[in-house]
Amino acid sequence: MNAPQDALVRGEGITRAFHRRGGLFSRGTPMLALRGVDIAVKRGEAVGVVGESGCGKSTLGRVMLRLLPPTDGRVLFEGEDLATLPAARLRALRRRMQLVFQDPYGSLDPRRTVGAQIADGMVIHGLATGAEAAERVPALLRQVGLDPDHAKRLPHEFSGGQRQRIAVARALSTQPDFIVADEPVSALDVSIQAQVVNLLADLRAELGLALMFISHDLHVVRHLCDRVVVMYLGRVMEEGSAAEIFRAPAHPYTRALLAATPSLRHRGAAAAPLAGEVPSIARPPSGCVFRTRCAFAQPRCAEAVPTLESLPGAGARRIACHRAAELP
Ligand SMILES: Nc1ncnc2c1ncn2[C@@H]1O[C@H](COP(=O)(O)OP(=O)(O)OP(=O)(O)O)[C@@H](O)[C@H]1O
Repeated sequence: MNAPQDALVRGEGITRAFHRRGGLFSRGTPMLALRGVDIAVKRGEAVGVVGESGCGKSTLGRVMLRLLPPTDGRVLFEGEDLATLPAARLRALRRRMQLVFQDPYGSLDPRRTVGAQIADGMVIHGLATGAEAAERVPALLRQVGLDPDHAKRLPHEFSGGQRQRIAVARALSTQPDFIVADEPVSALDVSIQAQVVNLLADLRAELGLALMFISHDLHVVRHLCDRVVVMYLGRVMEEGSAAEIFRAPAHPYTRALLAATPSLRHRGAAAAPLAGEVPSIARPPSGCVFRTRCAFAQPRCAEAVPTLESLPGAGARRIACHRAAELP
């Protein structure tokens, strides 16, 4: 059994390649969606993963759940390497790791009752017989703030926010310790996003869940998360406590992301707003991948990849920037 301060789930040096379709006999050029990412989520901790579209957030979430194998690196759950576990042990761990998707429409079967879909996981993972699982459904519906008598309804009889609550109930049904929530509220009306975020916050506190929360919405991340990992083009640019990062963003990319959100703009740190698009992962810049959009880039930034290092005097914060110590 691990000490409580140890990571529940840890990704070490995670690299994930995708192959572009080549000709008939070619697998094409590999594109790296993740490059040497280290990330740890402690028991009961909420870690926010932020960054622009295409930076590898969803890929990282799927690798952490072993829904995608890493091309290089490893994922440890309670210290056990998921790649080398016997199949039976991996099956047993799977019930403890769940995913909540962005799109509650796409992730629910429109033809089956929500009760049946919430019950599935319990039966698949051998936690209950079909009848026992059906009996537990009303309590799960109640736990996510839905009417326990609505188990026999079909997904289309619920609103978008309610459907996302159903997806959360389904994830909770197997009593997980770790949930990856991939943009869980971005498909919902703004007016109901806060309700679903608050539900996740309450459940995390109540059940001691570890949460990897993937989001574009920095406000939500600030509200919900203990720690933040800032990604850019498959690499971690900055990592630290949410309080520290939102108080004083250090990496030029984090500063620019916050500067793009007026209410989070940090008055003390110099930042230039982000211009242009994220480069393609098929042709990443040499050296620091952010340098082509960085207001502080110098020629040396093109030469070597900066490693993620502790920032002197900045607590547990780490940033990957050649100019970390001399930024204005
Ligand atoms: N199955 C796949 N095949 C090929 N390329 C992929 C695949 N999945 C993701 N990618 C590529 O990997 C990169 C990272 O994608 P990913 O979805 O992880 O980013 P993201 O940060 O979650 O973006 P978004 O916020 O838009 O969901 C992108 O360039 C994407 O096109």
